[in-house]
Amino acid sequence: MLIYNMKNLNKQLGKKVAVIGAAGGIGQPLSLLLKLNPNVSRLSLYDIVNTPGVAVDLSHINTNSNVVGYKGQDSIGEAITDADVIVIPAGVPRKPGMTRDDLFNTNANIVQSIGQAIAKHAPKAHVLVIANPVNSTVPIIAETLKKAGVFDPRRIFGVTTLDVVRASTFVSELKGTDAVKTKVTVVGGHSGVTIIPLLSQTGINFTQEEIEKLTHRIQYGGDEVVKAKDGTGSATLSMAQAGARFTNSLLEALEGKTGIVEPSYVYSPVAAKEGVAWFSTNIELGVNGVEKIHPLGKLSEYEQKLYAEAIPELQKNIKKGEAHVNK
Ligand SMILES: NC(=O)C1=CN([C@@H]2O[C@H](COP(=O)(O)OP(=O)(O)OC[C@H]3O[C@@H](n4cnc5c(N)ncnc54)[C@H](O)[C@@H]3O)[C@@H](O)[C@H]2O)C=CC1
Ligand SMILES: O=C([O-])CC(=O)C(=O)O
Repeated sequence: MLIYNMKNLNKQLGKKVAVIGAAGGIGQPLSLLLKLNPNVSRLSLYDIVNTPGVAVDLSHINTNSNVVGYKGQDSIGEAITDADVIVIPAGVPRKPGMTRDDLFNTNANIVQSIGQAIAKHAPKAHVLVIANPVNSTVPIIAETLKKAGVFDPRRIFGVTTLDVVRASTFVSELKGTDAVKTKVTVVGGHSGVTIIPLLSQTGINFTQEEIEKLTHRIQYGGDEVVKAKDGTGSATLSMAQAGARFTNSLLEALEGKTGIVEPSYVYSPVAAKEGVAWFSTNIELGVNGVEKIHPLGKLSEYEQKLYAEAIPELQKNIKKGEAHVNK
């Protein structure tokens, strides 16, 4: 008699990662990087358009994972069933002159419907939200999962990795340091004044003028790309790398590797006294997702001012996301 032990079978099958919005500007290079990642065994690509082509193309790469493409809303359930990790770069990007919040009206509904599908078909998955405005789309996913009774704060992540990727690059360009080794903690949210680089914690000496210029560049790095792309979109390639980095860190942690720290916008006590439930700081990842949330550490006077400026904007963005689901 053949008895299937699903637990062992799943272990043999390895980790399943689903990309929602896989045919898009971020989705395609992100899926490529995940196809190259030995920690991914099953890659499930979902979009409302073009996924079969992307999936067949990637499936010819000789790495040990299988790729399946799913197109159209009827197939999202199958695409995400059994997924360990679901990454969401679905939704419209900015054009010059827009803020991330200007994307809310379109992307809130997209993200909410994806959240409903996750609640139904993959309530135990770890959900990585890339779709903007992250400050609001993450609470939308959370409220949607809460409504369905499957909310686990350890498994929802706003992807803010690109902010630290940029911060490392911009600091190393200015100071001539190794970009790979230059680490900058960035906390808060993922838009304008809510992005708070903690340059005082880098151990590098900056003048006040350098601090102010760098802070502005890190806060508005996304705008540099939007402007350069001149109406054709926002960051896709650097975002794909940042998203692949975060996904890989989480997969390693899920496999039991300890001491893995990445920044992420998560359900957090750090700014709770200000009435801000979602906040990005460095977090330690573990087998259940969020393992430990790092505190802010010591802030300079300038950083305290940035923090004070970020709080009301975060309060507003979070409330807007929650209200969208609970209206
Ligand atoms: N968190 C971050 O640091 C960053 C976030 N973003 C955000 O990522 C999102 C995607 O950006 P791009 O890839 O450049 O946009 P894109 O327009 O190139 O791709 C979006 C993809 O989402 C798909 N899509 C739309 N509705 C969908 C649905 N209901 N279900 C599944 N797929 C759906 C589209 O068909 C398209 O293929 C934007 O909201 C953008 O603002 C972009 C860069 C950095
Ligand atoms: O700027 C945008 O709209 C896309 C984004 O979030 C980023 O590049 O950080």
